[in-house]
Amino acid sequence: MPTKVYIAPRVEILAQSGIESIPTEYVRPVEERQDLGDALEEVKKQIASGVPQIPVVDLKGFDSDDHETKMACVDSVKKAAEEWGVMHIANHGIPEDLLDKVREVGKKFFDQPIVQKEQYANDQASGKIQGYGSKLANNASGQLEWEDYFFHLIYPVDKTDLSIWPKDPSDYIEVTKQFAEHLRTVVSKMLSILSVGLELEEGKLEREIGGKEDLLMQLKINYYPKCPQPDLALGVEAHTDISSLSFILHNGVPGLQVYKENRWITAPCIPDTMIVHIGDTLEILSNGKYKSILHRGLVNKEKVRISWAIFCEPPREKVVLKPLEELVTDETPAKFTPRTFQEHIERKLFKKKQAEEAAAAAAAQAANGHKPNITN
Ligand SMILES: O=C(O)CCC(=O)C(=O)O
Ligand SMILES: [Fe+2]
Repeated sequence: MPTKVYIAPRVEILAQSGIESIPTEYVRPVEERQDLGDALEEVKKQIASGVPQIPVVDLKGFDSDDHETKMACVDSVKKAAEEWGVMHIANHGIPEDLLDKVREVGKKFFDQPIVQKEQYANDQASGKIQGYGSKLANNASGQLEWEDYFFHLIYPVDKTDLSIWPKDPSDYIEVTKQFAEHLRTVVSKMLSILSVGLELEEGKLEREIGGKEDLLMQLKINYYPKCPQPDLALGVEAHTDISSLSFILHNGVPGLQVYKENRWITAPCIPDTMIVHIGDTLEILSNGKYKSILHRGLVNKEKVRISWAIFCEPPREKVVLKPLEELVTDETPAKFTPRTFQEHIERKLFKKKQAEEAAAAAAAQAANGHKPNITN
């Protein structure tokens, strides 16, 4: 008997097939369609409508010898982290030509024929999460996202597995290593600024999440093909990042949306900046002062979008995440129970599964002509 080979559905294949309507698994339910549309149009509408925009913060002041200049920088980052949980950072210190190379090698990898990329396919079922992949329909609703991706650990160097990094283009590894080194410095700087913003000692947050040795940086290159029905699909469904901090670099095509004050706000592309998210881990440590914001990725009809998301994470088991003692008082009691990063991930997956099962059951009952029984 021939062995059954499982072919993972690559969104790129679907996009290239010339279909005019997307398969039902990619069609988002009506409840998710608020402010959903073609990213290129949404961003134009957004700018015209005058809604508040994700703040832009300048990191340069933090290196100043002048105390006031330094504190002005801290205050702007603190305000953005408290009010938005996301910001564009300017003057981050990573050379622009290195970032261009990061964009170039990622694009070249994805420009290869799919068979070449399949050599790097991950295998989520067997726990091999690094590599080339697409979302599997493993949830109750069977919903899929309009993207393929490449995922791998980039820092610390001794924990990386270069054997699974792309060999083509030939400078992928060198460029990515250099990028990781530079970005690690920015991670420390952001954590210092955010520590000072909480009136803690500069090194506090970084130490709490693993320090130089144990803080991990994972890279996910999101590849969003053109989509014939961007008003029905999502590149990445709504979520908050589990990380401590996430950095996003992109190829100049908009797509990121964040949820604030009951509406989705589409992020414009601002040259020479990167986007930084506060993740769940810092929300917990800061006892909810810094926010981990709900966000999602839109797609569009005309342009392929690529984004490079770098997740900075604490080690899975080594540290217990809980609100820092200094921030817990009678007036501000702890808002989060202690948990390891691994436990946090499991709790979140469990909650998501429960919500999906409830939604699938309600949809099935509605399709059968019954009213969903909400007491169940
Ligand atoms: O592509 C983006 O801008 C967002 C991606 C994202 O949120 C993620 O990968 O967690
Ligand atoms: Fe995210």
